[in-house]
Amino acid sequence: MGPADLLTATGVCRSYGERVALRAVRLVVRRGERVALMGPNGSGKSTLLRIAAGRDRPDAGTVTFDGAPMSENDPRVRARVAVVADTPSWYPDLTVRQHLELVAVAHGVEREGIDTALRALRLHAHGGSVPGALSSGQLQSLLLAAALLRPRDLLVLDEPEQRLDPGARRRLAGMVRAEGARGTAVLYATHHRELAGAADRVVLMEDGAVVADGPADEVLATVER
Ligand SMILES: Nc1ncnc2c1ncn2[C@@H]1O[C@H](COP(=O)(O)OP(=O)(O)OP(=O)(O)O)[C@@H](O)[C@H]1O
Repeated sequence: MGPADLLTATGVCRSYGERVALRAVRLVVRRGERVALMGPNGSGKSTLLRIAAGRDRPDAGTVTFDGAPMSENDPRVRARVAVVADTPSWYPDLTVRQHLELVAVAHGVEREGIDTALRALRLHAHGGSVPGALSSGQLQSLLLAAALLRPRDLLVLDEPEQRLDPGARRRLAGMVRAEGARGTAVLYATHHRELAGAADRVVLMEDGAVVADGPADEVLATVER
């Protein structure tokens, strides 16, 4: 492991019963690096992201975050790894702003950041709305706003473009680039080429294995439109 490596996964295997989801996967994410995972449905992207975020354990192989074993029980990991998973959840009786206030208090960040996050995700007119009154795209934006409000060295996103309209998807690509510029590494699964184009590297998965890993433009040139 080099000093620039933030997350390393080596020989990672994971099966669900008879079904093999990951076959000896190797993945390295460096500090401030943006890495997009692409590949067909069922190729193992979500499984790898859960393991990379410490939310699931591999059957074999190792995952380290900043030199120590990756575990969501590690307070250092919880403080420095922000995750937007594909199983969203929220409090039905709290407003958009109250959700972000909870996140700000839990992570000890200034509440001034809440308005910035609301504006960045175009939620400023919905601060007083409860989740039940939001569209599915606005709910996804709330989860992204919560992730962008808190401190982070690594941002893990599972198909963050889900339910977003084209304008919101474009802004999301800009946010991914901005994360890299501020030194936050981003590891994200996407089916969207435009969003994958915001990465430094694209890792292509097929049937639980990494079949390509290289500069985004080079790997994307091999991917069917
Ligand atoms: N909880 C689970 N129980 C059983 N099998 C699972 C479970 N989660 C994933 N799998 C299987 O593991 C394999 C990899 O799934 P995974 O969700 O990681 O793929 P993916 O690349 O994220 O797919 P998608 O693009 O559809 O989100 C698939 O064959 C899937 O059916």
